Amino acid sequence: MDCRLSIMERVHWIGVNDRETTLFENFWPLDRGVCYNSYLITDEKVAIIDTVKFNKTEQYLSKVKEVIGDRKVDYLIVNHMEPDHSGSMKALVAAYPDMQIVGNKKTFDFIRGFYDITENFLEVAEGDELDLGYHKLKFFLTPMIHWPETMMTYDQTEKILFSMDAFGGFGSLDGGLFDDEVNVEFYEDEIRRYYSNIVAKYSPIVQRALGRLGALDLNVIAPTHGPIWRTSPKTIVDYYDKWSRYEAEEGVVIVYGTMYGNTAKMADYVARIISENGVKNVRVYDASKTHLSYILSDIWRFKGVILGSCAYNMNIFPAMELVLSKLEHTGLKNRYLGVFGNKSWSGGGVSAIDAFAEKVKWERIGSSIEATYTPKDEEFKALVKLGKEMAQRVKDNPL
Ligand SMILES: Cc1cc2nc3c(=O)[nH]c(=O)nc-3n(C[C@H](O)[C@H](O)[C@H](O)COP(=O)(O)O)c2cc1C
Repeated sequence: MDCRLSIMERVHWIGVNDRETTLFENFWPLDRGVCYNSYLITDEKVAIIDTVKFNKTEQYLSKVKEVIGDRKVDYLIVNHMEPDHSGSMKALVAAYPDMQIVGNKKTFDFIRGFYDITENFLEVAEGDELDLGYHKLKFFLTPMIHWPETMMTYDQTEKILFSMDAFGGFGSLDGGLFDDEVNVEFYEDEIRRYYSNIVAKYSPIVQRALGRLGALDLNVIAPTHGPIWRTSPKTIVDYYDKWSRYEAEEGVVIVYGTMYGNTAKMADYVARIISENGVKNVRVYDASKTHLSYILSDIWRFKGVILGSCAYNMNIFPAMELVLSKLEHTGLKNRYLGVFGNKSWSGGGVSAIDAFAEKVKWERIGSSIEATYTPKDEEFKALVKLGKEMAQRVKDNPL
């Protein structure tokens, strides 16, 4: 969208869509694009909140100009310094050299370090206010959601929370900008994928921040990615609350690593048993094929997880190693875990998943099942037991 869009009379969306970048942070797939939201308030003073990635600077500057004409920008408020939001800062400073840059103590280290900008800093601390005329802004420091300098800006006049990456998601804004203009179900998937891929590790900090922000009267939540929540800000707060408490729905995700299909055969077999036992949400993923991004998102969604691997040079299969290391890193809790795999001599895959289980302390369902060469009756019987027990547990304990 290149059109000018107002959120309210003096508050404008000057964000951009990016459908060219294939991988977010050069790792997470952007099959459905992404948007970088930036906001402009035209009051007695003109303020911009966050900028956009460097690949969109030209389009971005022309949007600013389109809204303010010959006026100057008085303040650039920097909620977050990740380059997808600060990448046009240098160009904005060049266009508006007298503009003051508003951030907290930590923000300025990043600005100096990334962009060699050293002046016109206006430092704010927790609870400080900035008067634009009609709009009275207040700052909340939210370090480690998900960088050290992250903060949020609350417009006390219109009750808008400019929340930077918190409450954001993948997906470009395809015409609709607001929650009431889009199919929220589509964005729920993209927001959960973003949460599980980018924010998840900081879930305890998200919980603390939600506690503090809970006291605010909110008409609008305006994040730096994804839709703007003006009709039901509670929806996005509830998503973040649920995910940061590790709550999950009834369902089972089965992820496996295989070279020659024996482990895959076990995965399909246990999936069928779970399905026969009444669980409708069963997702089976080959870790070599489906990007970790989508696997994480589903594991964040569903209560049951079954992990399988063949042995590979006395270790786990590499694609599964990545799944385990990222899961451990995010600190996800409260899942049921089943383990299976395949070997021909020493093993290595199943024992690596067992070691992972010890660390994450998810509740184990049954014992690990490891076939040799190909799965035989004994392993199929054990998979029936695992499938039945897993189905029962996830049905007994939804959300
Ligand atoms: C490159 C390679 C390395 C392997 N390393 C081991 C190993 O260290 N220990 C073991 O017991 N089996 C090892 N195997 C054998 C496989 O794990 C075994 O054949 C298993 O059944 C393969 O399962 P899959 O059909 O799901 O790929 C290796 C196989 C290959 C091709």
